[in-house]
Amino acid sequence: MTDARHVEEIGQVLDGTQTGRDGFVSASWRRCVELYGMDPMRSDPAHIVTEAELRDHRKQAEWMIAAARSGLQSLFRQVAGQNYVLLLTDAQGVCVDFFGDDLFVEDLRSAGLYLGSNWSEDLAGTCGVGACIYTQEPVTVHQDDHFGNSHTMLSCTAAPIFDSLGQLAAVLDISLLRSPTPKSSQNLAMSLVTNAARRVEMANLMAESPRDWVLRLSSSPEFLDVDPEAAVRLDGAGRILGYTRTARRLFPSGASIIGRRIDEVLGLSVDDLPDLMRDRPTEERVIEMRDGGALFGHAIAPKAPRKPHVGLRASGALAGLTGGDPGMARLLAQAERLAPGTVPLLITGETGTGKAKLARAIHMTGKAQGFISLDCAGLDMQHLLDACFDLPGPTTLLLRRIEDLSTDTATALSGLLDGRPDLRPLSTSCLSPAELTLPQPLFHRLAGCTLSLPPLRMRRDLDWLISRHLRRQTSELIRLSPAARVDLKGRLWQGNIRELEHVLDVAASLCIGPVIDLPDLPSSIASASETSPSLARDPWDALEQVLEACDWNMAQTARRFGVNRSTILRRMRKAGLQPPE
Ligand SMILES: Nc1ncnc2c1ncn2[C@@H]1O[C@H](COP(=O)(O)OP(=O)(O)OP(=O)(O)O)[C@@H](O)[C@H]1O
Repeated sequence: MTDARHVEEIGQVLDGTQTGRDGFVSASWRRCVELYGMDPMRSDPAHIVTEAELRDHRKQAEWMIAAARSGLQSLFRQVAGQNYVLLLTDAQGVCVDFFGDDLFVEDLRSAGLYLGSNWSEDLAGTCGVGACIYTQEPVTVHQDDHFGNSHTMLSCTAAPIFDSLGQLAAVLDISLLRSPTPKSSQNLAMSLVTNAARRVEMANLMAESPRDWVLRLSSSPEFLDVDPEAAVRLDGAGRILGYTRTARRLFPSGASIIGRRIDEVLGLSVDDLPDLMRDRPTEERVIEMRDGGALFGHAIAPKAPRKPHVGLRASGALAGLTGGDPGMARLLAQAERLAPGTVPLLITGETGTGKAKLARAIHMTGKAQGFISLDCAGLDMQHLLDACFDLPGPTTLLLRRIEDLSTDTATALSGLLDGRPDLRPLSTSCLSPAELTLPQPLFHRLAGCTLSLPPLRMRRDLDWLISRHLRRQTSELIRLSPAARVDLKGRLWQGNIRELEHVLDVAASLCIGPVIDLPDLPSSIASASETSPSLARDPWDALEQVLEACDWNMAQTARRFGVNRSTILRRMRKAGLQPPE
């Protein structure tokens, strides 16, 4: 288009004529004339800030330049040889980082495509960076979309980059000095620049938050771990501390999302995050959205403090395994100290107490890269050897129910562990070490240290486990009636957490409305008189622990044992037990 036609078209747009320009371009032309008093006939030189000003702008944008650098480098490699130039500007439009072909440096500099050039709309007129700052959306300003005559050869495609609090922090622009006439020739540039901006936001969010949870989200399981679409940063209570622009779209528009709880939008809470860590297959890490949709999630645990942890509280994946039971807290703190080493661990506990879950959390906290899980029942020698062939490096070998190992496979396992220091065995068993009848040499190769999980009836965080499971399984907010809660608290839970989960799942399916009541609960499988083998020895051995788990509430303890209060009082006297002062 000739200069005269360009000026004529701007005049038409100012008169309110639709000339087929994109709406944001026409609006920007109007601002240029009416707000900034610009004249499209004037060929102003590029606006370059002074060296001292550039130093200031770069200093302010230091963190963004660092976060964006490798993304810009890889984007520049993708367009190398095609005469594109990449600019990173700050939120004021000043170019603070630049990638271009050395051959054209002089041309680029005189076109303003260089360090220090100021592309804000009120100085440069309608341009990619200026329009992007104004609209806060990705835009292409192609050739005579530009307001000033001096820029009508350029094609500029720009995408905004937001900080983790949702403020515009920078603009990533990809420009061509000379481009083909159709604007659609820049569609690929648009897709490259928006993807690069999304990755810069992601890198920035990750770098900010080593002590917080990060939940990454993707609509496709294949890209979840390699190139997620969105991410949020969460504190220990599940409140949002930061987010990427795409994650903002998950929330209803309007109010700020900083400080809001993640369970307001997604069907999960912070307690569910350990289940979304990388050790689980991607397809299983599904998160339900409150609007009925679903996404795949990848949770990254807060990094443990660098100094060895001496307190009682575990962190990261291990911390998510208890809601404050003191025995579990002690066990998890031990597990956290043992996790980074190579000592083989034996995890014991009744069925369903979470042995496999604890093993996976130890693996996540440790240093091994690979993770293999094998069920020992029916495991033959060849399968064992095949599974451990060709591993990526140090690997955790989870052997579930080690008591079911056949003699032949037990022998092969000893040999395998001797020859393979890269394998760290974590074994689980429902039997105590004294009850295990493994060959001695194998026992000592597996049980460097034993961690014993308490049965559910001895845990003091039953309420937490219940709420956590209900929140995870159901999209609505389902509650328990007081009577149903009392009933659940009085059960013996021979199947432990697995049984609890099944009971809650049945109750949630049967209840009508948001409250689970007594009739919705499936009846208890066990009473004290028909207990599991480990309990059958003498259920009263556990009296003190059950009392503690029930906060010395006689009525609740009586319900757990399926007896009346006076029996509990008699048994307490016999065992010399006194409630704490
Ligand atoms: N600390 C926990 N918090 C919440 N859920 C848990 C916890 N531990 C276990 N679970 C859940 O309880 C169920 C049983 O856990 P897991 O398979 O780890 O038990 P297990 O002791 O290995 O069982 P088994 O010996 O029968 O194989 C799983 O659904 C698991 O997600």
